[in-house]
Amino acid sequence: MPLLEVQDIVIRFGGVTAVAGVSFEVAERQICGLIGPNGAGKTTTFNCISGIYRPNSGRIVFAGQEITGLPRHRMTGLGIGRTFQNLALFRSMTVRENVLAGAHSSGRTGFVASAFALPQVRREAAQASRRADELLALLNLERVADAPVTALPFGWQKRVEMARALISQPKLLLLDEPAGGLNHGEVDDLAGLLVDIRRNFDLSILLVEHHMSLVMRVSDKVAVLDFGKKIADGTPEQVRADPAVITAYLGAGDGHAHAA
Ligand SMILES: Nc1ncnc2c1ncn2[C@@H]1O[C@H](COP(=O)(O)OP(=O)(O)OP(=O)(O)O)[C@@H](O)[C@H]1O
Repeated sequence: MPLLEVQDIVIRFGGVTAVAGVSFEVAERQICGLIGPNGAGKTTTFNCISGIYRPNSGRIVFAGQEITGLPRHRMTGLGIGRTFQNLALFRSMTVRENVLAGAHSSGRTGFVASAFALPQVRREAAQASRRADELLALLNLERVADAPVTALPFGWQKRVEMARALISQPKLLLLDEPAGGLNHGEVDDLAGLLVDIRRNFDLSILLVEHHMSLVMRVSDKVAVLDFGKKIADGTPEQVRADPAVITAYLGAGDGHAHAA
């Protein structure tokens, strides 16, 4: 059974059909790239999976359960974590506090238990703290753990966001342009990190990304969108050689063609 099934979703904004019947699957422990020229519908599809938009039609099934149209605050509890293209960190907090903030939405104890600091709450807090330490180490953020997050370079802030998503132990991690704004060396590090994350956390990753060499390097499979439709779906080698993909990128004339 696939972990994520996107079945024929359609998303319209007024007169614009941003996504016109897209289907694809992400298997357990798979890294799936979602690519396409500008305006192809990648972010809209992504926002639908993470509960920001509700599709006009079609279904989204996660771990066998239909999640179509569920609000985004339910997604973390179900096992879907995400990062944002333009970062959504708490700017007044330290790196560690930002990572721990991701754990709060996944705690099992309720409001009353928290208010009275019951033992279970203390246990959860201790667990979250241990997980934060592990993540800070894995993502090479130990030395800056107590620094204000805004003092970090952009590439590092992206890793903080990834740690915040991982602390809730998602089964599916949605990454929106994680390589955006990174330099060459940082993109190389990111490629290694994504593979490490999949191995260490036993999860699947859906990656929306313009950085073609990164996508082709880390993905087990790639789905390609163009004008709101899926035009190809397969291994990086299959997709790279697909005439429809080559035409879509050459036709787009947006500078990404060289990388396809
Ligand atoms: N909120 C919105 N209101 C109206 N139209 C929108 C909205 N969001 C997206 N669109 C339109 O839907 C289409 C798909 O946009 P989307 O952002 O999903 O593409 P994309 O593949 O992520 O592009 P990019 O790579 O440039 O981020 C575009 O034509 C876009 O202008």
